[in-house]
Amino acid sequence: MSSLEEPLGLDKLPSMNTIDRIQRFSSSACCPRVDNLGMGNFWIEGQSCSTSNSCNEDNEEYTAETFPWKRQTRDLSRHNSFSQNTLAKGRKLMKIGMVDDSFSDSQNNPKCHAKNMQGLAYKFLNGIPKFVKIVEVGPRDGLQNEKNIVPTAVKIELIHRLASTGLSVIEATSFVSPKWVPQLADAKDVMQAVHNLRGVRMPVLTPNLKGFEAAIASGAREVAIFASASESFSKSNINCSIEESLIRFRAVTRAAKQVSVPVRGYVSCVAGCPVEGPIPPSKVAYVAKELYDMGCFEISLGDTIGVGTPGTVVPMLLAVMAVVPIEKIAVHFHDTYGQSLPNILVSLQMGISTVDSSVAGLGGCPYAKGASGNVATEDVVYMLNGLGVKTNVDLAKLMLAGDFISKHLGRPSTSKTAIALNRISSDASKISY
Ligand SMILES: CC(C)(COP(=O)([O-])OP(=O)([O-])OC[C@H]1O[C@@H](n2cnc3c(N)ncnc32)[C@H](O)[C@@H]1OP(=O)([O-])[O-])[C@@H](O)C(=O)NCCC(=O)NCCSC(=O)C[C@@](C)(O)CC(=O)[O-]
Repeated sequence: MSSLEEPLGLDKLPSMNTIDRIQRFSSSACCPRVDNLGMGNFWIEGQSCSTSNSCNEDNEEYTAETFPWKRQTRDLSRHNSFSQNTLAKGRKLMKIGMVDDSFSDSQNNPKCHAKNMQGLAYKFLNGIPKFVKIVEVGPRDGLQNEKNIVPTAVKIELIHRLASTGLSVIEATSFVSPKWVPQLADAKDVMQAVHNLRGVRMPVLTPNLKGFEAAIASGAREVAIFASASESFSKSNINCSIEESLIRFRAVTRAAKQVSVPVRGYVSCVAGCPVEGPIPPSKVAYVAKELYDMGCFEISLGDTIGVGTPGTVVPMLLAVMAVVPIEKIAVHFHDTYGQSLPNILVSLQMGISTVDSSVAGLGGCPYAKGASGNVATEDVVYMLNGLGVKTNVDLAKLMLAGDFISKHLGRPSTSKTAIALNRISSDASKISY
């Protein structure tokens, strides 16, 4: 990664104004209320807690109160995951005035405030896993909604380019009915061309036994089944009720077990449905548990139309985490309302360590009107780099893959990171630091 591609690190404490803002946010977060005004406004009912930020509160209290579900922890005091490069850059930016460093100068009791700051940093970042597995869904979810048929050779080249970035999972295509999704009618050719790529797992979507058998015959070694938490969406997407779909998926998981093929399970419409509106978290949890119980090794929770906010995503995740182990849960956000990154951040804070995303923000579901692209993989990697979370994904190579497919589709990437870094790189010689 070149220095231009690095996000600003967290090696310095933020300014006092920032602390005030965080403390205010923290206080209200500790006094949750039920306020279900719609898909974007749902607060969790729970106990109110102290808003005090006294020096006597220690980090353990913060953790126990705020993240009772947390599995993995990281010791922020060691700064062990922020690269030296990022730290150095942060210091430089401080010097040239891009970061306000007035905090330490303006405090009467610097020791006390430093401890508060550590506590706050711990509170917000401690639950975040050290490593996040990114499941790249661009070649499947990203392309399935494209009106113009993308040539098979371009799909294959895209998968090769994505594989060169270090991504360990790339969803390659779907073995669905070509009448339903004409864009992926070449699933067999794509799979035959890429199934031998080394070091990358390449799951494919299989809605039924017919799809499963075709996938295995083409060389697939991992498949995904996709149920919905919304009855209406299940009908429009796979032409059957939720219960009927679970019967079909049980047949697929049984067949997969016989040939030792791992099966991933999707639940779509986890935050809302284009027809039914808000979906109760209990419904999502029910479908997730069914998929888990039938043998899915991972359950990906899809906000298919991108209506979720952290206010709706947190209660939904809590409901699923009550029935599926957290390490088996993945999140899959579409960015229709620009909520993907905040939703991913709260998911990470809750301990989730698998995130689906799509290069260049490609995507949308043909059977979910108004659904926009998935969260862009470039934006997810940039955020995770900034948080010091490892992904093993090379952002520069990822951007090249994004440029490749965007050029082919004849429109710019929707990744904010790709847009910003491409602009900066093209003007790099004018930047002095
Ligand atoms: C499920 C079906 C097949 C039911 O479709 P159907 O029409 O009810 O199926 P059928 O059993 O009546 O068969 C009709 C025809 O389809 C054929 N057929 C049957 N199965 C297959 C197959 N696997 N592959 C190829 N062909 C198939 C079958 O052989 C027959 O052919 P005909 O005799 O008419 O020539 C159809 O509705 C379908 O393919 N749906 C898939 C739609 C889709 O891919 N949607 C996008 C998925 S994205 C999503 O779900 C959300 C997610 C996962 O991304 C997460 C998120 O974003 O939140």
